[in-house]
Amino acid sequence: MHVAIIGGASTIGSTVAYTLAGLAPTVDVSLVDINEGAAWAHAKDVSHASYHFSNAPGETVSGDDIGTVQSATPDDLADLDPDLIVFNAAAPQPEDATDRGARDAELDRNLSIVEDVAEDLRPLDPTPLLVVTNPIDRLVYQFYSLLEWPRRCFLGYSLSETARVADALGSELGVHPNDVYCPMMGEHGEHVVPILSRARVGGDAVATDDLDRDEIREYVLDIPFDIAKERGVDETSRWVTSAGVTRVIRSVMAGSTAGGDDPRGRLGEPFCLSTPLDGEYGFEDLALSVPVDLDEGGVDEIHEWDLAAEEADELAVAADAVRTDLERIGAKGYDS
Ligand SMILES: NC(=O)C1=CN([C@@H]2O[C@H](COP(=O)(O)OP(=O)(O)OC[C@H]3O[C@@H](n4cnc5c(N)ncnc54)[C@H](O)[C@@H]3O)[C@@H](O)[C@H]2O)C=CC1
Ligand SMILES: O=C([O-])CC(=O)C(=O)O
Repeated sequence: MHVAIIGGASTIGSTVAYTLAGLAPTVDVSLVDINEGAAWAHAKDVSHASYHFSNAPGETVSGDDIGTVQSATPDDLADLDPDLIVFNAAAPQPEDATDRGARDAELDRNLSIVEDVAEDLRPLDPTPLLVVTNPIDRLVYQFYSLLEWPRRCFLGYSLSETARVADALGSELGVHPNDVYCPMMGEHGEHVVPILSRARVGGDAVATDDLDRDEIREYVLDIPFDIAKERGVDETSRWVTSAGVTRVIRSVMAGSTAGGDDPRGRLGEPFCLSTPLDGEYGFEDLALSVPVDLDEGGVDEIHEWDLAAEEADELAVAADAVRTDLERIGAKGYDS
């Protein structure tokens, strides 16, 4: 598989490349960035890191099976012919962008980059595109509108919330967070919707009556910004994000390989990504995080779960928030 990371010299993009070199060493990676020097430097450094990954005790992938790590410019995209694209390019963040409004504030700054990159991508055949740049739900829909590829190509990365809610629930329930499953639907932002009705520990349903839904959501919403306040805006949640993006890429690979690993991973449950909706959950002309299965074309299936009443209500509020912004920017289908 060949993954092109647009914004590959970024904090997140370069960390995704490093994580892939360790956990998915057969993947070829192209770091595509307007900052050619930084993309080249990250590609060299990560390819040297790959030497140690592949020669550590227990490793079996060697020689020609090891993926390449190279740098490229946006003009090279058509020739690269990637199997999957990660979009991580962004305008620089102001130094004080460490509060919960920071994702929304990126919309106007990043729209023109999306337009430029959509032009760069236009010559390509439809390819799965995983949008990491904020605010993901609006930008996923904007890419979908501009490129007019099948909607199954469009994915928005919101999986860090699943690790954060597992942290909160694990503490609450006295279990290891890595054994907790709690899907997170809705917006990647203020209107995230914890689906506590489907929470599981080790495969067993969780009794949720005693859980404080608002407190859990507040933790999930605050923690990335508590981290950014300590580390600075240049160091967003790079570790969880790169691990989650790598998990999505590995799920696409597994879902594309007959008889291969379970694309849902150890817990065997679907996870949620943002994707354009066309009637699912009663919404259309917008993107929200919903439970998906993945294959080489992107979304293989969107699961339509029966939600608890408060979860369905919160999802409608999330849809309203995204719709309001799409109207404001005059996205396709919202032209006045
Ligand atoms: N969805 C999620 O869970 C997360 C999303 N993010 C978002 O990811 C985005 C990137 O964050 P960082 O990695 O900190 O960014 P960064 O500021 O480190 O890097 C942005 C990169 O984009 C490049 N770039 C700008 N315009 C470009 C273009 N037209 N073509 C190619 N490259 C271009 C720049 O040269 C730079 O290397 C932000 O929007 C951030 O909010 C960050 C963490 C988690
Ligand atoms: O807002 C940010 O900088 C990072 C982000 O989306 C996350 O970590 O969930």
